[in-house]
Amino acid sequence: MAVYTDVAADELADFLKQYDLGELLSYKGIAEGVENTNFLLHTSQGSFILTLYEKRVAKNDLPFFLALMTHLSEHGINCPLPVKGRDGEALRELSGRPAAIITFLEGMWPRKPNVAHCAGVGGALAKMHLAGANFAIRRANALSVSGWRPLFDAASNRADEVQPGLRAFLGQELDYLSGGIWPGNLPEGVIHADLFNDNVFFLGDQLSGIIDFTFACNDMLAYDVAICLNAWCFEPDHSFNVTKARAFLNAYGRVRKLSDAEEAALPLLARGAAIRFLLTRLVDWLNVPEGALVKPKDPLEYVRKLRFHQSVTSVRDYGLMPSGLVA
Ligand SMILES: Nc1ncnc2c1ncn2[C@@H]1O[C@H](COP(=O)(O)OP(=O)(O)OP(=O)(O)O)[C@@H](O)[C@H]1O
Ligand SMILES: N[C@@H](CCO)C(=O)O
Repeated sequence: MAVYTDVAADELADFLKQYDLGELLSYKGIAEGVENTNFLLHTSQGSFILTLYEKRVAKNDLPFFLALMTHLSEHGINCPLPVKGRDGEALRELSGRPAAIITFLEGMWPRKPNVAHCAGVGGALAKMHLAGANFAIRRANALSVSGWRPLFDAASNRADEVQPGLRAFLGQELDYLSGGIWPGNLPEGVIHADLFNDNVFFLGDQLSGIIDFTFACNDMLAYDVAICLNAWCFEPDHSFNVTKARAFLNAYGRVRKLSDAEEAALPLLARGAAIRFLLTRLVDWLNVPEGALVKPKDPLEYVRKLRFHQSVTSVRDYGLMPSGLVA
């Protein structure tokens, strides 16, 4: 998160009158993240997170996110729970933005993920996929293939300012991925779609919970696996760490086995996952709102990841033997 929208103390105190959360003791904006505005609240009843939903979040998607957190929590996934006001509603408005309070989750996200963290996230992702199986509400993935072209169009004329040749590179990749090869028949379900290290909390090496469901949607489960491969299994110098990938994929596979078709599609899905984050980062990099407390993320990190996946010929390159056998 970040802080795009400020909230005055008296405005917040008034807002909290709609809840049974006791007295507001203190609050502060959280500078981490890039999508929404988040505040950490301390009240006489404990700590809570207040989120004001910004730019990429459509208001009519919010009931999906809030109901999903409740559903996953009821099915054994440790994630924040929406806090309802006295009127029974969790979703309301503050400072002209849709807003909700969620419970505070203990733990820290790993600044330098290690192999144990990667295994933890693999297991948690698979458990989340199983837990989401009977979730009744559906939300299409607005940032799948058909959502990439508008992002490209919004950023392409300035892309070469970020790296010479980037516009042509992205254009070619987009033509390739949207030219009819994107898989259409892999198992689908509820995916997190943004399970980066800053959205997974640990106490030591033990995973304590997952947060930030603002991109959750229905899509291919293996696409979520590909997003995590990109987010967790590369080093700060952008080299691929096959030991981490193997730990992540093995831990995932012990809970939910990937089918042969899902395994075979991983290189392609990882390319798609790379261009999706490359494009949103590029748009954000070129459009930082004036006065916002936010540190945009580096789009070029994903150029390097995308180039790696372009060179991959088989799932063996990810440390996975065909048919789920571990390399
Ligand atoms: N339920 C929670 N419990 C504890 N801390 C939280 C919780 N929700 C958010 N945070 C803190 O706020 C930060 C930003 O939250 P979050 O990831 O939801 O924001 P975002 O803008 O959607 O970020 P992102 O860029 O990952 O999409 C987290 O990294 C964490 O430090
Ligand atoms: N996790 C995203 C930002 C939030 O969507 C990224 O690292 O680009």
